[in-house]
Amino acid sequence: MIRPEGRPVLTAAQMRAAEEATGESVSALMERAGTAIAVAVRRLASSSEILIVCGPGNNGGDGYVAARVLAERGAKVRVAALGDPKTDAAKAARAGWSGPVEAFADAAPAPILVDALFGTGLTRPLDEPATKTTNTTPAKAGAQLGSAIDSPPASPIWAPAFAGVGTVADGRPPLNRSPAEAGAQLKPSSNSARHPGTPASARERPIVEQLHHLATAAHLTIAIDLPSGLATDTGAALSPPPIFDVTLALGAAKPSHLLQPAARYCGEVRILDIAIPVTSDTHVLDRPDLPTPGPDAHKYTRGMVAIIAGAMPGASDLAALAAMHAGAGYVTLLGDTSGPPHALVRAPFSDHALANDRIGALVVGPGLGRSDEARSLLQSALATNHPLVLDGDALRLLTPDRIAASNRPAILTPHAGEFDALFGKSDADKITRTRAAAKAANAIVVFKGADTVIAAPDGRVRIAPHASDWLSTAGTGDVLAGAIGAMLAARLAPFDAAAAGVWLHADAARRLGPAFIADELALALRKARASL
Ligand SMILES: NC(=O)C1=CN([C@@H]2O[C@H](COP(=O)(O)OP(=O)(O)OC[C@H]3O[C@@H](n4cnc5c(N)ncnc54)[C@H](O)[C@@H]3O)[C@@H](O)[C@H]2O)[C@@H](O)CC1
Ligand SMILES: Nc1ncnc2c1ncn2[C@@H]1O[C@H](COP(=O)(O)OP(=O)(O)O)[C@@H](O)[C@H]1O
Ligand SMILES: [K+]
Repeated sequence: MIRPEGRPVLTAAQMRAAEEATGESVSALMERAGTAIAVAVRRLASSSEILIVCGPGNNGGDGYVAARVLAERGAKVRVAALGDPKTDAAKAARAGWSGPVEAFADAAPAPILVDALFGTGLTRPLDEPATKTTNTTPAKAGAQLGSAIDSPPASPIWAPAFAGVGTVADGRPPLNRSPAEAGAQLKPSSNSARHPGTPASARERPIVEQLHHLATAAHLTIAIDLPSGLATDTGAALSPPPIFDVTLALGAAKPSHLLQPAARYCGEVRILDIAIPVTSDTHVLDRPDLPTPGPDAHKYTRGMVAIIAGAMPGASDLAALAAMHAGAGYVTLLGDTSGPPHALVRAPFSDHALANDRIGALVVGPGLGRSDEARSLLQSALATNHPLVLDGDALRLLTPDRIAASNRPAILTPHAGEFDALFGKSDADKITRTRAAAKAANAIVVFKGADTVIAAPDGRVRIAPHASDWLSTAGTGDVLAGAIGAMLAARLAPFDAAAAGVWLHADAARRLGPAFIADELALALRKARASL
């Protein structure tokens, strides 16, 4: 089980291509995957009873292999299936399992739940027919659901109604919802309502609802490749699954292990090495390798950061504090500000002060405002040659073309509102959008959020694993801009500077626990830096 940091991220198609490029049969790969899953599950499950739920595709095939290997090694394991296997490899894997196969809908819970229903092949919400029609009678609905798994129904689990039950209507995640709460939100009564006189029973449970039921009753939930119900590439929760404790990603991380809302259903993500060579221009953000000052260091070799103060000086103060605690040698705040810390060099704004060629990074935007005065300050910043960190209001006053024309290293740190305003709204996934934005502005783009994506104009991408939801407090973005400024001034390549700043920011947040404020976050960067 490998931690995902620093590892390549592959889409479903890229993973399939990597799989094919090995020249090995699907069965051989499945045998390796299933064995690796069995070893990992055994380690996590100890001696508890394990229930493996298997779907009709190769994800289910992995589940059958894992069940066989676990049983061979003495584990207590049960298998429940959602219909018959459909692929040749999954059929062979099913044939290799000599124990009983329970119907998924009837399966009783076990302390350990292993979800091998669907992986990278899921293309539509669970419990949704392949082709939607209207005015469907319950009998027809059952037939359609059978076709949804491209396999004849193996048991009467398909007969009852399916539509809409157990899904969150607007597709949004149930924020911070425990599996138990998630299960409680489901509405088994809607089945009874559609079938008057029929008591709600396990036999009637649609897929999503039964999965929630089994997860709620389990002590430990483990998803194979992805929790069933998540899209692989976009971060979409097609059918919100239970929140899993652990997700075992096969061969490589996939975008939905990192992108929200999907990522929050995955729990701890661990990669299982199944000896498939994988490469990608997208990676999970990794701990940076930052130098500590040597005996020849002085304040300018550590890096000089200049920050332009504007209408809201608190924001630029936070950026300055962050730059200092991220390790900059000299931080100057240009504008009309006052107060501690004494190590911060506060100076009135002037083009002369800005012309200092020792400035290694110029941070503009935190608290800048959008007045004519703000525009003029921004204009002065663009008239220099300093590498730029553009945040907040600066992003509201510029266009991608103008940033591209500024012709020097630049790092943009938009949150979702600023991103939409600068680059336009789109339904594309966050990785695609950030990559396109970096190209358009010829700059590094740090698209912030609970799933921060960093992209370079050459197509490289880093995705930050989720840090802390407590970052959702005013001023934390200013802290990030300052931290990135410190990295840029230290002469890191702009893409690496952005990545290092995001990492330090996330690590500082994790260290602080709940309900911190941005001032504390800036101070905690010191501990994050010290841990490297
Ligand atoms: N990538 C790799 O290196 C390897 C992948 N393997 C496994 O193969 C999985 C992918 O297998 P598949 O491509 O067969 O895909 P899945 O096992 O994820 O299932 C896809 C099947 O379900 C059907 N389906 C899709 N959406 C549905 C829905 N909403 N309701 C009902 N049925 C639906 C599809 O038509 C297809 O038949 C991976 O996640 C992984 O577990 C391993 O077996 C071998 C190695
Ligand atoms: N739920 C969350 N989980 C993790 N990080 C978050 C979350 N919400 C916000 N963040 C992070 O917190 C920071 C917020 O920045 P921003 O929205 O610019 O705030 P402000 O303008 O108040 O400083 C960003 O670095 C963002 O990635
Ligand atoms: K799964």
